[in-house]
Amino acid sequence: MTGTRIPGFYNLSPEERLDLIAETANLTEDEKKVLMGLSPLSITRANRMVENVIGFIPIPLGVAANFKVNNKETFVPMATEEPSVIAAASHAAKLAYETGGFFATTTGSIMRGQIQLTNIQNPYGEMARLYENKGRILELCNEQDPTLVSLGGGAKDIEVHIIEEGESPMIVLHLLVDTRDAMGANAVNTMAEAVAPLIESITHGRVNLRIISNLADKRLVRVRGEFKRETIGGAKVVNDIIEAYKLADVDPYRATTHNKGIMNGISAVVLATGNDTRAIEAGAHAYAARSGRYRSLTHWEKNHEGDLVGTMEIPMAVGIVGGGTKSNPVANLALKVLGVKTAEELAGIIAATGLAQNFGGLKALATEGIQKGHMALHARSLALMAGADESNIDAIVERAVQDQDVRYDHILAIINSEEGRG
Ligand SMILES: CC(C)(COP(=O)([O-])OP(=O)([O-])OC[C@H]1O[C@@H](n2cnc3c(N)ncnc32)[C@H](O)[C@@H]1OP(=O)([O-])[O-])[C@@H](O)C(=O)NCCC(=O)NCCSC(=O)C[C@@](C)(O)CC(=O)[O-]
Ligand SMILES: NC(=O)C1=CN([C@@H]2O[C@H](COP(=O)(O)OP(=O)(O)OC[C@H]3O[C@@H](n4cnc5c(N)ncnc54)[C@H](OP(=O)(O)O)[C@@H]3O)[C@@H](O)[C@H]2O)C=CC1
Repeated sequence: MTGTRIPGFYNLSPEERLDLIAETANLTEDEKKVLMGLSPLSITRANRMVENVIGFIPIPLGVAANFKVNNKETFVPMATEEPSVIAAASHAAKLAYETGGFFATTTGSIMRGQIQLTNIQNPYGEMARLYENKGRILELCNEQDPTLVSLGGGAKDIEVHIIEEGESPMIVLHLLVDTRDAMGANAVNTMAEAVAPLIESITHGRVNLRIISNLADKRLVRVRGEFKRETIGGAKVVNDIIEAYKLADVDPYRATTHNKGIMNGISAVVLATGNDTRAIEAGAHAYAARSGRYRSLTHWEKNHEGDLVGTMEIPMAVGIVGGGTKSNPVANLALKVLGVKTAEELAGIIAATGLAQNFGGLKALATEGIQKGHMALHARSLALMAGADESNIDAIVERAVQDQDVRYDHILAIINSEEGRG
């Protein structure tokens, strides 16, 4: 397999890049056509995926280079409309590559299904009854999904939460379900709905909601990446990145932007692999606020050698089966490019991309500022918006960057000038 550390990968043409990825991931000519949009998702298939279909909104699919996660080199497919995101991830991965890349561990694939019980008189007595009947509850849940059980997954345990805030007490029964390589919402919701009548018969309560929780705190991924002081610009850069992180850890205004930067990477891989971006985003932000204050999802520290160490712990409920992962042919191919065999492996790569993205943003902020790198790449979008085409776009962007004026009206002025008209 070709390594992912390819200097100047971004200077190749899209066709050359695709050839290289195809060779690495053993993609067929037909599969390459799917990625190039020559054999896209059919309207008939799209109409079966969601409702009231009238068309598509294409989002560019790029691959980040230079990634190594748990000693395995991998190109990372990223679907995003935002310029500079894929460049920043590749840049950060290049700098982390020297120290061995990223290292990720996961806590398993347990999801929570919530069953809300109201009309509760004696919550502690009802809680005891539920625990007494745990075996029956789990058995009925597992009857709903023999496939999952045959794969070693299924309902494993229950937790009973008493909620005494408000006018009358409530009970929320949590089903703890191992969803293996699936994100698991359908599997968990099916179990929660099927078991509700049994729960009502065990207690004197009335079941109301039956739904998965997206706060996947039993499905965490932890990732680490280290950056050598001398490769990232010296001790001052290390210190300034740590200072920037400290602000994100105490100030929700900054934490929101900081975490948005992390999600630039995470959501792009989640979308590329046909996973549920909303589920991951809701889980991430709730986890960032778990202490009662919204904080940075990452930590940045200095090690004994004065190098920068980044870590992150985040819920990552993604699948490699189910949802849109298999029904969307591009997502299917993104998974093939990643070469992942389990959802946990995918979770590790996604988290590494989020950590890399955060480093990319922080490094730019702590040094030259975000506009230089980001706006130089954003200039291409602005030029397209202002009416540039393939014949003049490169020259127009170069001129705007040279002028250090990457604004729409300036780019429009270049296009309307003699130079822009060629
Ligand atoms: C853009 C760079 C990477 C330039 O950075 P640079 O130092 O000028 O780049 P370079 O030309 O020296 O190249 C270094 C490496 O970057 C990659 N690279 C370089 N250029 C490209 C390109 N065109 N396409 C693809 N990859 C590119 C590539 O990997 C290359 O090395 P190679 O592998 O070739 O040896 C840097 O300025 C950067 O990372 N900036 C940050 C950009 C960013 O974070 N964008 C996200 C959008 S802003 C945002 O939403 C988040 C934020 C920032 O607000 C979050 C927060 O506040 O925390
Ligand atoms: N709050 C939320 O986040 C909600 C999300 N959703 C949506 O639910 C979808 C995800 O649900 P999910 O349950 O993952 O998807 P699916 O129901 O599509 O797939 C899961 C099923 O795949 C089968 N399967 C085959 N191989 C495996 C394997 N190796 N590991 C695990 N399961 C396997 C299992 O059984 P079997 O073959 O019997 O099906 C399993 O139940 C997403 O589209 C999401 O957007 C829906 C509602 C709410």
